Amino acid sequence: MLAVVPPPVTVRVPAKINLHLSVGDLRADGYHELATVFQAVSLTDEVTVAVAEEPGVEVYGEGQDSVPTGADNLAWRAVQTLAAHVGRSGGEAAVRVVLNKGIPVAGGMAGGSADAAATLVGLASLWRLDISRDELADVAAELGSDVPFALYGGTALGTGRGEQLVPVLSRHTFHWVLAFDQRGLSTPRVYQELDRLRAQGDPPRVGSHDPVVEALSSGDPRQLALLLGNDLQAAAVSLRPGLRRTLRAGVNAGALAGTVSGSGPTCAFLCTDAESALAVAAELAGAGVCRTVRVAHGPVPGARVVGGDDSPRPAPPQVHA
Ligand SMILES: C[C@@](CO)(OP(=O)(O)O)[C@H](O)COP(=O)(O)OP(=O)(O)OC[C@H]1O[C@@H](n2ccc(N)nc2=O)[C@H](O)[C@@H]1O
Ligand SMILES: Nc1ncnc2c1ncn2[C@@H]1O[C@H](COP(=O)(O)OP(=O)(O)O)[C@@H](O)[C@H]1O
Repeated sequence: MLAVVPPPVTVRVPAKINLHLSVGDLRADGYHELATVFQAVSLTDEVTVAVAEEPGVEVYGEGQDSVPTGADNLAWRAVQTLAAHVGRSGGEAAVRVVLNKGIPVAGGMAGGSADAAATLVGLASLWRLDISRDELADVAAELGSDVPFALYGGTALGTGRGEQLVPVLSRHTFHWVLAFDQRGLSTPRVYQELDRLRAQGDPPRVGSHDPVVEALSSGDPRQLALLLGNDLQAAAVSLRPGLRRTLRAGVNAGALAGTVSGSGPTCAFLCTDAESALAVAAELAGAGVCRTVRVAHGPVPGARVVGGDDSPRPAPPQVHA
């Protein structure tokens, strides 16, 4: 009897911006204790998974030449980790993963993590797994600190190393302009630079995330703009001093405020509305301070099958009071 080969599954997955990122102490396991407010935005990658005789990864789009296609690709690691988790091996786990990237590589927007999350969602559908999103989130956390958030999307508070999530109420849409830099920055390198700066002196730290959570529920971009903050920004700017000019140029172009996203070097500028974001993007594109600009809005949902069930995502597990 001929086996029926399931059709390929395509998953769309968002980038994230860290609206607020407070970095605590370096832990014994090499990670820093974090409290961060993530927002998923409408800048996406598309990931297609298909049963294939020649397993592997193909990469197209943004930064395609700087993404590994072998065992180091996070999407490939997601295939291996999920296959082991559900006990599939050999031909049963043979898939091809095609990445169409819109998220800048090593840009502080968690593109690799997004691809890993999308691969988990795609395989759950391709392999018809009876697996909840919370169980997928446990597998996701093994792959990287930012991977669980890409599954859920929306706006969430991340603690621990960033993988423990609680949803944050944010009913309003915020409008962003994103400035991509010429080259990426390595996340571990930026954390190391922060440790170095802290050993030398005491760079200012962002305060509590509580006011950010309040501003998100009020929906007022002017209130939120005053509160954007990132402890990694000083380290990213120390490694890439040109970012200072980019951050200034966005505000000069009419943004309410700008911040380095995560470990950078992408700068995210909050704007009053969609029209203002387009105007800021046009002016920033001509300022000669970045490789390219995009407009985006958030929050948007996490990884979901294209053309699939549109039902709302379950909320992340409640791990904090
Ligand atoms: C900085 C952030 C902010 O959201 O995002 P990006 O800028 O990378 O997108 C994250 O903390 C990045 O998360 P992610 O990129 O998943 O990192 P991981 O693969 O888990 O870790 C890569 C390395 O970053 C450092 N790391 C990561 C997370 C953390 N809480 N403390 C750390 O010190 C460690 O050196 C670790 O070995
Ligand atoms: N699917 C992937 N997409 C992008 N980068 C990947 C992927 N898999 C592995 N990588 C590696 O991970 C590094 C970090 O990538 P990325 O997740 O885009 O950035 P960031 O951690 O700054 O958000 C890249 O420099 C690349 O070498």
